[in-house]
Amino acid sequence: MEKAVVLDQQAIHRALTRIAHEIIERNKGIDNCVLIGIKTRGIYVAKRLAERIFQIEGLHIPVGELDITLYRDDLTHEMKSHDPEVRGSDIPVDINGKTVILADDVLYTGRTVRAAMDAIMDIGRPSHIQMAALVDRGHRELPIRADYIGKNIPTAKSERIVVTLEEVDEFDRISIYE
Ligand SMILES: O=P(O)(O)OC[C@H]1O[C@H](OP(=O)(O)OP(=O)(O)O)[C@H](O)[C@@H]1O
Ligand SMILES: O=c1cc[nH]c(=O)[nH]1
Repeated sequence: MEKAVVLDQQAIHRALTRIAHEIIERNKGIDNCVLIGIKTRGIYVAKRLAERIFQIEGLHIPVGELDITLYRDDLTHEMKSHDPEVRGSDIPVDINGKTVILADDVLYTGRTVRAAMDAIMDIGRPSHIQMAALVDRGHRELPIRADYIGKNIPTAKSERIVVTLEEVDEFDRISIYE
């Protein structure tokens, strides 16, 4: 059951614009940076951040994709979220020596980000890896944190954050379900 809408379209827009500014500020520009979105909705978070950065700085930041899922489709959702693996990647540039900025919609246990970092390390040796999440709902199971957060939303473990984005779901909204 939907308990509350936590970010509407305008709030999502504002959060992404703020994160774009923070990325530029933290990295003193975006010269050495690559944005990599984590499937599914993280890809659109990354693309939107790249658009905002272009609007702010007039510069193109390369955008790549990681497809993180579980190879064994017979596992339940509960088990799936506990051992994600990388199925595919599309990284358009050499990431050696670069600052890789991972982007996802929700940061929860941190296991997806762990799998993403493993995949990145297999591909090359970035100088830094940073993380941008539209929502941080807490309950980390690994020592992982986001550098850029759209909104911290304290949750119970039994709740679920549902992110809908126009590109996939036809409208922008972030809700909490119980
Ligand atoms: O920090 P974690 O516990 O790993 O959870 C976060 C991940 O969970 C969600 O993906 P989901 O498995 O729902 O797939 P989807 O993005 O394709 O909907 C979300 O998009 C993050 O990628
Ligand atoms: O609440 C959650 C947890 C993981 N991934 C989501 O998209 N929502």
